[in-house]
Amino acid sequence: MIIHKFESQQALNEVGAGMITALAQMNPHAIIGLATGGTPVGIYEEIVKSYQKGRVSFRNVTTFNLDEYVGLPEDHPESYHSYMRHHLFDHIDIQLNNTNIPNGNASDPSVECGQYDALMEKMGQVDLQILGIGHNGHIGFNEPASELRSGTHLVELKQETREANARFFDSIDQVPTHALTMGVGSILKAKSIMLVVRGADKAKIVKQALTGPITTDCPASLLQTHPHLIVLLDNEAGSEL
Ligand SMILES: O=P(O)(O)OC[C@H]1O[C@](O)(CO)[C@@H](O)[C@@H]1O
Repeated sequence: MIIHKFESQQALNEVGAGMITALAQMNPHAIIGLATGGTPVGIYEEIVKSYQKGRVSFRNVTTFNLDEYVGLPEDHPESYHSYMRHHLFDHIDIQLNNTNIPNGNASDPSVECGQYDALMEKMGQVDLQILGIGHNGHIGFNEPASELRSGTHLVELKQETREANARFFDSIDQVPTHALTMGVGSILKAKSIMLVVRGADKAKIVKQALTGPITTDCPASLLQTHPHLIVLLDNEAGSEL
């Protein structure tokens, strides 16, 4: 694993965005795994800047998002469909039919999850998967549990995850209780993984995930098994390493 620590958010954003734009420059048909939440926003902003300067095109890039809430209309401002359009897709030349996000309103979630996995399988290996981490060690919406699922599946969100994400909603009651998420197996299949973590409040879980025991109680600890893991931390998130 390669760990980079950054003094400033700007430096972290530029390096993170640089890795993604370099991939699209080297391989215009790259497959990129995308994350949501607060963590990648600054990276997406830098990607948009590079695109606007004419340095990179995403015209033939394919994307797969990690997860989506169940039951939020696709155009709800806090759905991950809206998030991706707002922060990235509406500002670059990616073709929307090359972007993939689980459908959290599917009438049969298990059929939807199976189709998502089948499409990932058909398209081939994700070249670079971007990841954040929850305070409890979740990746995607794979919550700590006695066992983890490999493929895309329906999850019940932990109360702590709903509380953490309540900052994006008017109240916690509005945070969905369930989500569809890629499984840990799908995440680990990516050729490379870029884990991004910011803030002192995540220093402890970063240390546990990257140096503690590999356990389903901390899903991010399974990242230690990946041969190409790049970790981008601000100084605060990396303070215990
Ligand atoms: O970046 P945030 O908002 O701290 O969230 C961390 C992680 O939690 C999720 O938002 C899911 O709760 C992930 O998508 C994200 O990687």
